[in-house]
Amino acid sequence: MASKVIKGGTVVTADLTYKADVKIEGGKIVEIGPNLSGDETLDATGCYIMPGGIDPHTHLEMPFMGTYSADNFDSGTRAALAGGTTMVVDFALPSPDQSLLEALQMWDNKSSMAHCDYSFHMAITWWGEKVFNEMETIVREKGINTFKHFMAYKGALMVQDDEMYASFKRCAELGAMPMVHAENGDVVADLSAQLLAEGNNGPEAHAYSRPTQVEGEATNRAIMIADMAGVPLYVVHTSCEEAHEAIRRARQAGKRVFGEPLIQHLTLDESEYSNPDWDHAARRVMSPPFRNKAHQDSLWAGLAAGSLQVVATDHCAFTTDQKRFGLGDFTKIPNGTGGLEDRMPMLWTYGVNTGRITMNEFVAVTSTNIAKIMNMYPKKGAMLVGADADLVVWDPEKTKTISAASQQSAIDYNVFEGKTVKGLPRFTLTRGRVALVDGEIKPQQGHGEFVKREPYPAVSKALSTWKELTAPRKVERTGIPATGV
Ligand SMILES: NC(=O)NCCC(=O)O
Ligand SMILES: [Zn+2]
Ligand SMILES: [Zn+2]
Repeated sequence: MASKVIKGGTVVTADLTYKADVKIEGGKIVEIGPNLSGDETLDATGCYIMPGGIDPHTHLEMPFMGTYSADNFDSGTRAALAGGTTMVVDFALPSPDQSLLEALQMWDNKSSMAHCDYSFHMAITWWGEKVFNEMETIVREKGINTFKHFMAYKGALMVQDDEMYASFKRCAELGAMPMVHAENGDVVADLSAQLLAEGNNGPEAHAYSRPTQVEGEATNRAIMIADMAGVPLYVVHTSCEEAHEAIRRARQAGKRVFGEPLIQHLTLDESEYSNPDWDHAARRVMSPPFRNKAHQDSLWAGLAAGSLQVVATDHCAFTTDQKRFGLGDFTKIPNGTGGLEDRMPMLWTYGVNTGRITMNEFVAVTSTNIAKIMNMYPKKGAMLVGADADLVVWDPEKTKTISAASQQSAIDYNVFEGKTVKGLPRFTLTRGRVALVDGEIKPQQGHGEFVKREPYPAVSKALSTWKELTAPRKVERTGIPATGV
């Protein structure tokens, strides 16, 4: 079997930085140390050798708001590799009343084009006995251990509290973890109707309809419901201090809650919606919307402090033509933005280069923490012998100006257009295969494999043990007063 050695670089992991070569054979890391040799050499002089990025939140070719997100598993995973991301976790989304297994089959079909490895979360978009039963098959046979619940998108994907509680309890039984899109969908629907009635129909009204309180309230509600059900909880796209505060408070109280800021919320702010160009503002419509600088500071602080653990993209890209479905009515603008190609360079530029986070924290929040939280460590997210050789050789001196003209994504713009990044991949390797050399992508459709993720034995056991210990118990009394006369 032919081997490769990445030579002359500095290994950077979530907790260590040291000079070493990395040898790869059969798609795995087989040796890490000084003076290694192999059949092929990749020069990492001046570079950092890191676990490849994992994006835990993408929507590729997703049916949503009357259309499909424009990037599929071909363009989406090419974009990932171009930016140093070597794995994506996408959401299988059953339509109302659709079987979970049927939805999964649809996502299996779409993902056969993937250039890098991938896994799925399953969304709970409705509730019933069939869903309850199929969840077991999804976890025990299909290797999916995370279930997403939308608390917003009323009349479409939104689930009610009783459904969420039932589903969370089912997750507890199965050793799975629920995830939430935390926004109060009832309030959003009401505010949207009010704004439209007042003639506020532009893209900026999307942001007005989703103030930070709707996210803070829903985050706190989901945390409390998860605590009552005895499950850990993963909160997607945490965008504001109110939501971060709820997560921080829960973690300080010993609850197993994880928060996921997006690169968009960390680096772009609400002033984008005041742009006089309708297309500019509409292209940035996503939920939750971009916030102000104070909220951005809170998210950055959370990453450094460990109260937020992960940086994702929620990559859900729509073309300008698709965004124009909402001309005259902001509620019809498909929600979502891209970011797969830019997450790692943007986070390095605005996080590591500014001193907001360290290189090791960069690896933690883009890869290792995600692999651990999603229960696929150390196959993924690890610089260890035996781990998959999903690696990025990162050149901290390499720069480029982000432009839609040169991106892999299929859409006609980029929300980071014009931003100059410093820190880019020299090589990206997916299970040992070199998929990017100095900005040039070497695609191989179908190379990507599905990564099975087992239930969470440790966290589930801890939470169910505690639940059992603290369960309400009937008090057995001896001196019961006689009833009646
Ligand atoms: N975030 C967003 O606006 N679109 C993607 C779907 C979701 O995650 O809510
Ligand atoms: Zn969402
Ligand atoms: Zn999403």
